[in-house]
Amino acid sequence: MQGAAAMDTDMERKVAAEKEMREWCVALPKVELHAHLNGSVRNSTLLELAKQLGDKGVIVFEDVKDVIMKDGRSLPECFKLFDLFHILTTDHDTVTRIAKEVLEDFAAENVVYLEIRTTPKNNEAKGMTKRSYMNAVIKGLKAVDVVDVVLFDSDSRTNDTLNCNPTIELDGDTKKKRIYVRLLLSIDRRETTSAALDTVNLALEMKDQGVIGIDLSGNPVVGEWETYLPALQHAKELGIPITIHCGEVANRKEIQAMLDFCPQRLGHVCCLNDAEWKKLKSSMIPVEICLTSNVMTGGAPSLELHHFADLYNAKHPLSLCTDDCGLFSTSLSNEYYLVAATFGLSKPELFQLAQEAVQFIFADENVKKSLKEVFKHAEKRLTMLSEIGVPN
Ligand SMILES: CC(C)=CCNc1ncnc2c1ncn2[C@@H]1O[C@H](COP(=O)(O)O)[C@@H](O)[C@H]1O
Ligand SMILES: [Zn+2]
Repeated sequence: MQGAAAMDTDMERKVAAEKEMREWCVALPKVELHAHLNGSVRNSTLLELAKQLGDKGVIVFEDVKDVIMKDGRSLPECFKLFDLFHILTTDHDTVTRIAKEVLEDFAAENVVYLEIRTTPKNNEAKGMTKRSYMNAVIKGLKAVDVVDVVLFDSDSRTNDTLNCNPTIELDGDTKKKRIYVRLLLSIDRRETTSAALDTVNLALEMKDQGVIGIDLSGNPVVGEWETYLPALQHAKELGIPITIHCGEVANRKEIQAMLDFCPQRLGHVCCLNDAEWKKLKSSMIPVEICLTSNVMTGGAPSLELHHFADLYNAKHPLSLCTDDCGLFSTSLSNEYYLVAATFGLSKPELFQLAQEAVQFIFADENVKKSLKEVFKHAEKRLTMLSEIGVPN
């Protein structure tokens, strides 16, 4: 009996420790560098949109409901689901709503800098152009009022570091939290060279409206590197920072070409062979790590065997990201928690990991300076919260 009581206490202690760690990960200020807008939609919103389209007879709601609620999907199933998302999100007002909600969700868990990426979409039937799609996204971001949203490099609040708000409120601090947001325009691997070039030119046109970089994404078994290369090269010549989804599948020729291209950041890097791994490490290209996404889509065999550990131990520049927090039912706080629970990182190490991501953002030096202040404030507060003794 005594043994059972001890076990109960052990179990209670474990549950309490997990809860405390999870709360700490939420309180930690975080930088999100790899999040797809339509992959971050709340399930409740998707279901609501599906219901509306079902009522109009555009789709069969019951079929869609099963797909949305299904756990554990293969890579092709995920991309089928994205096609469904695109049917659900084809009008401007819906895009605006989604952008607003996604930003609110990231802000709610103390993301202090967010690079949200999305594929600008043409949809003639709905009167949507890539430009009007992006305008709808920006409208949604600007509509957020629960936090102070800073979207432009020219925003004078960027320099106002004295007023940068701490991200947790321990002592009745009622000031609004602040979040810096920037947009990356994604080139979908299904696109032609000309469509990809349009996206790069749009990024240039919208650079004063929060658009800061280019991403290459989409189904990794579709398309050829040579198709996107002219557009990526054009972006490079224009000085637009680039991040590329790399090595989601073992396409040797493409991985090699991507590493040779030397973008500012790489996402995933799952299926690299020894030589490519060596090349990546010597390149020091920062990597966007998406633990849950990689495990759920088979890019990594398990959390324990995820290549995060290798890169982290090699002190390779990296940042934890969600990829598609709606699709994979995760959050950035959860990704930090998983790193602690799986690889045994301490709170000071998690803090350092979050703080170091500031170096890899695409926004300018002023934003970096402000974010460094945010982390300085947070360090004090988090230390008060749990006496973590964060390293200098
Ligand atoms: C689903 C899956 C295999 C996730 C792994 N990670 C991904 N790999 C490549 N492209 C992606 C991934 N997640 C999202 N995307 C891209 O982002 C789009 C959704 O966001 P948006 O419509 O661009 O706003 C998808 O249609 C796809 O083109
Ligand atoms: Zn991605």
